[in-house]
Amino acid sequence: MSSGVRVLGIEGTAWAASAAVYDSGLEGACEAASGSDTDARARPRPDVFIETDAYQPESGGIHPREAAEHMHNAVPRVVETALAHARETHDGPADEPPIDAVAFSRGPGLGPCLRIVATAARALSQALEVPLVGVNHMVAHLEIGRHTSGFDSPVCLNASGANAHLLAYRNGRYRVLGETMDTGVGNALDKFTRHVGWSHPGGPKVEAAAEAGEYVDLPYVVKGMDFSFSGIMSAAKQAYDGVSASQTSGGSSGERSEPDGGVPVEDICFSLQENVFGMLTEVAERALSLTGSDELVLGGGVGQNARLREMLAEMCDQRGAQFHAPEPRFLRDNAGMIAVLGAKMYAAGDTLALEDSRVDPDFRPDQVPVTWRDGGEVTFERENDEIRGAEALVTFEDDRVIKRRLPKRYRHPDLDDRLRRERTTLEARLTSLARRAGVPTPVVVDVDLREATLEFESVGESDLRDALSSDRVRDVGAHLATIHRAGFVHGDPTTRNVRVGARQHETDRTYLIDFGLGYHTDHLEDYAMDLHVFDQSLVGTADDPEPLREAFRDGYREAGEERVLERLRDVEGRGRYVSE
Ligand SMILES: C[C@@H](O)[C@H](NC(=O)OP(=O)(O)OC[C@H]1O[C@@H](n2cnc3c(N)ncnc32)[C@H](O)[C@@H]1O)C(=O)O
Ligand SMILES: [Fe+2]
Repeated sequence: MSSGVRVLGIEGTAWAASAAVYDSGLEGACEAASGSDTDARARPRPDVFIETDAYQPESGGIHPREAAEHMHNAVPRVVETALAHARETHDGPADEPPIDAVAFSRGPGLGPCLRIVATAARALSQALEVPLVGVNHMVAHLEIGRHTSGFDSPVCLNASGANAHLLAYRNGRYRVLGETMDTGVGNALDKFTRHVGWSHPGGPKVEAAAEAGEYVDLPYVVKGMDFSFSGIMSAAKQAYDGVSASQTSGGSSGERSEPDGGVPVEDICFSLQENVFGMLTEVAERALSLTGSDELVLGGGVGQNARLREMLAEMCDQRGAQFHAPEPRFLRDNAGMIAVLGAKMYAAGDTLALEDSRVDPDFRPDQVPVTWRDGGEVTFERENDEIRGAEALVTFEDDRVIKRRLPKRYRHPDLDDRLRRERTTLEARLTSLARRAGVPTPVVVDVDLREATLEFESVGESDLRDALSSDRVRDVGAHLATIHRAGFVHGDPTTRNVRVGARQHETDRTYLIDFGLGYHTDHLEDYAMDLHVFDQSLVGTADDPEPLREAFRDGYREAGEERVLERLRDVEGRGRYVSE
């Protein structure tokens, strides 16, 4: 009956001791079973059998030693169950192994847990004399969504316990377009629930409590396509504790707290969901806009949250993109995703020799050479920015440019109002500050905060992207140095966000526009990121970028600090973002 590839997968990076069997020959049966009615779609796909034994800490979060002990006991059991299933459903000759390969999660995860899983996988592969496949757990979280959606070239949002990032495939790798600057999204929620005294895992409890909550203000931090949870999490804890001005040394976070304690926990849970998932949805939209992709898939345990899925679906709907989230058993940690990706890797000949099968607790998704797919790349081109832009609608009237930040249906209305107002204010302010510091920018003619609308004088004759020259690029370097010295960054300096031309001036000028993602900062890293974004945009636009990149650095050096350029070299060494 089955003529496909059969792979047994083993997962055990942190809490889920899990084994699965994937049979690619049953995929047809699976489509027939899924039909078009929702009931049938809710049924699990018959091509993947999963057996999982979850580790449940008695108190606190995941203890690495206890987790390893759990793996030690549970992995052999779940593997045995999966193997029994493989034998029962095997219809080949009796002397043939019931599977074609053994796949295991090699990382990232807790070292002791990973080693137990790897040992079990090696033993099984030797006993059955079938190849071993080493799978990156994070890539598995996103490939399962591509597999179940059938999308060709989606942007992928991983929302798991220990991670949170956006990835897209290009040039043989999954590129990290944006990620958390501190903890993973699930861990952030779990830390809050620990503080409140709830048992692990906290994510589902936040979701349940949020049902009875109302919105209260909490921090919201998105920087380009990166985001951070530490500020919002400490604010949430303080709100819960009812920390008031008198209890902290001069702090003022107690304005909402009530006399008998803090803000009701339901309200905090509700607002945590609104802000944290709003941040993830916003960066996902930005990634769609940057890549020109109109497909989004979700992965990771936090993806089980209905509010997160609702926001992502709403955002995609509003911009005409397609959204897919796999069924919950494929979102939380599970060996099904390891078996499915394992099968693709096996079919591509991507197997491991025993001596190369060491685990890697810090295995990054962008380290994985993608052997199992070709074509279907995203372009990283900003096509139709005006129409499909992530944030604002831009229209032109005579010598005026009107920019309106549109309401986002996926966001809570209070948060939406606040963000549109804050960003409009900041863009107007930074545009003017840059001007005062000596950088050509458009004059801000009008600010309408209620409508989140800015009116600018139109500047330049064309985008720098269509009129690149060394002199102009050198100017941009000097302009960025000037605003950094003034204590802020542009946030999104691409060749599309620079206008060039003489216009009413006698000499050629280079204007910076679109300060919507800018912010005040004195961090070297932020300045270096600004340079990196522009540098990458040169690489993406110019036929011969090297002389331009040189000129850009020269321009920055003349007006700015050498140590920012040094930090830029560090950033480049990390090899993330859109670099080749
Ligand atoms: C490296 C690996 O071990 C790690 N896996 C992991 O963290 O398990 P995962 O199953 O992907 O995600 C678990 C997280 O998902 C959260 N979670 C589960 N159900 C949730 C829900 N309904 N709402 C919000 N969070 C939820 C849990 O609180 C927990 O933090 C990872 O992928 O980062
Ligand atoms: Fe995970």
